[in-house]
Amino acid sequence: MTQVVVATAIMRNGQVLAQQRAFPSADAGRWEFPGGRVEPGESEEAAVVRECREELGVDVKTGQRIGPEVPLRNGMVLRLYTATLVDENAEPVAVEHSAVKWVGAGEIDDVPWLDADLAFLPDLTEIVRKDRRTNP
Ligand SMILES: Nc1nc2c([nH]c(=O)n2[C@H]2C[C@H](O)[C@@H](COP(=O)(O)OP(=O)(O)OP(=O)(O)O)O2)c(=O)[nH]1
Repeated sequence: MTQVVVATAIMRNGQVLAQQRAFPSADAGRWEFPGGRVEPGESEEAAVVRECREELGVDVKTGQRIGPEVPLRNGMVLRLYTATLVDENAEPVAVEHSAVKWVGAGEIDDVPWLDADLAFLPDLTEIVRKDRRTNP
């Protein structure tokens, strides 16, 4: 079976959360979305919630899947889900990463994302723009 890696676009007030990888060295310093491998028997939405708790110490509510399915090495595929914070005043912290930051729609293209994440940026930018209009 194909191994799915979930990535999470946590949105708040027209911004999306990015986190900076600390390892491996080839990826250190690049930015990605919180997430990781879906475990056997686990739903993709449950994996999103688990990974956000582990990596950021926050509870999220998953939304829709956006953008394409991106092939990764070793036959894995990457899928992006939107999410919101259950407690919108909770501040995500970098537990395993170097840093986290909130990125506005106009800044998304300037972030040095991992290569695979570039395929999500057009759909993501559009949805973050809409979020800014509904949650200014
Ligand atoms: N979480 C995440 N992984 C990504 C993104 N883009 C991307 O290419 N990846 C790749 C990096 C890794 O090869 C793979 C999964 O990464 P991971 O290290 O977060 O997964 P994991 O926690 O389940 O891994 P592990 O601790 O079991 O080693 O997906 C992204 O935006 N978020």
